Amino acid sequence: MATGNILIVDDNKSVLASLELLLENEFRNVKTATRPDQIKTILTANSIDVVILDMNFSAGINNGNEGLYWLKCILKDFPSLPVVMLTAYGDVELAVNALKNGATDFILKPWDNKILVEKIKEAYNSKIKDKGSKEEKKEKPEMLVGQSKVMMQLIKMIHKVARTDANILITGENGTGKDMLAREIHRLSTRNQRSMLSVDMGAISESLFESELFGHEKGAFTNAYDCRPGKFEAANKSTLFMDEIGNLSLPLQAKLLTVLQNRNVTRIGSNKVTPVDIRLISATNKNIPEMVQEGTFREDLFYRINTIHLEVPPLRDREDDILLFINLFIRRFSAKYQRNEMRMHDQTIEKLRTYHWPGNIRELEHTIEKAVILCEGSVIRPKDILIRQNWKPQPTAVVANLEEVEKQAIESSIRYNNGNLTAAAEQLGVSRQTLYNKLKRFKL
Ligand SMILES: Nc1ncnc2c1ncn2[C@@H]1O[C@H](COP(=O)(O)OP(=O)(O)OP(=O)(O)O)[C@@H](O)[C@H]1O
Repeated sequence: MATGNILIVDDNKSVLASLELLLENEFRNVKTATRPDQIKTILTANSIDVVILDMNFSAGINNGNEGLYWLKCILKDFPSLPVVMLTAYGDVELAVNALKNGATDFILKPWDNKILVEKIKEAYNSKIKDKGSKEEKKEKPEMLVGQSKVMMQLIKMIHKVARTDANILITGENGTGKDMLAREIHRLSTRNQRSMLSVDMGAISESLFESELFGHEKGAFTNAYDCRPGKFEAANKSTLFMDEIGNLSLPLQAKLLTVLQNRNVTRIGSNKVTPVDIRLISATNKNIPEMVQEGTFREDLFYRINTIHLEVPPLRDREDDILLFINLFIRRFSAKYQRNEMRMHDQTIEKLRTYHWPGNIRELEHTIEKAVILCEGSVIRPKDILIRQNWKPQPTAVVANLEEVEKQAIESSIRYNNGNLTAAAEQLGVSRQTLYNKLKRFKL
């Protein structure tokens, strides 16, 4: 089935008509415009995959400058959009100039139909590939391994398993770097030529689960205007990272298990079975064996995703790494906020080193970002660090009464979940409303 939306911009109406006729058999939708000043409006309102842009618009001006001007305008607002230039006056210099300025390709008028279609298809495919890799690359800084013994062992282990196809389950508290570790495993794997695909199982609603993961055909349900591959198909020959796998309901666990067992998917609305070759990495902050005992996680699914189990340690168990993280984040945020030569006062380092870090590396990262923003001089002092320094996990044996135990459990859970009351309520096994009532009663 044809996919892809093409926009052709040329002031010559007969050129537009013949290109439209040629391309509408090959692509889902072909739009045309005679004036380049319409481009931005069209691109903003439509999901265009490739633009075919004429080099010359004003009669009598054939040096291509106008085309180059509009090419730059398009790429400024839509940097990953392929633009194929079209001109009757193309010479090598003009072609090179357009390519240097970011054009994807170049077609000479009069064109050869077959070559033109091929070039536009190539441009479209380059966008689809590029989209995946850019999405994964954006704002994904490199992983700091550190020097703590526990991390060294973990890294040794991932070097051993990365190049196999074994399914991996990564567990660890929130913010310990599970997502980052999954990326590192993919980077070290034989599948690293393709981008890793991630799916947050906690964020997918029951109704969208199948279409997101297995894909759908056009018209398969209301709003299915388009056929779309799911994450499994998109991750073919690569790695699929399923984050928050512990949040899947039992019916969805059953659907997932079927696909993992059969290694093929069927899009909604289709009978065609498509084999998929994926390496699966899953992550959770939940205790899955405990969930299996309670009957909230399927044992057979657990064994399928858990060929190798990696536990990422909490930051408080990586004391040797804290200083390295502090330096990394100071450098990163000083550069981001253009604060030159910022450094930590010794007492600040001590404050950071002795804190319990319930939100782990993410909390440390945010704490340092805030400190860099708030600090007025170039030395970050303890007062710039906004954490509750004197908090330590309390042994429950020393508390006076049941109410006190309850209060401490609530405080600790809210801290553990970085202030997320829904997550805290879930962890405590009470409703959100009950948690609110208790917060009010204990004046927390
Ligand atoms: N080894 C590391 N080097 C550099 N930054 C790290 C490292 N580990 C974690 N971080 C940073 O800490 C933050 C949290 O990391 P990440 O999202 O991987 O944790 P997570 O365990 O997957 O969290 P969650 O359980 O909440 O999904 C990110 O901003 C990440 O960039």
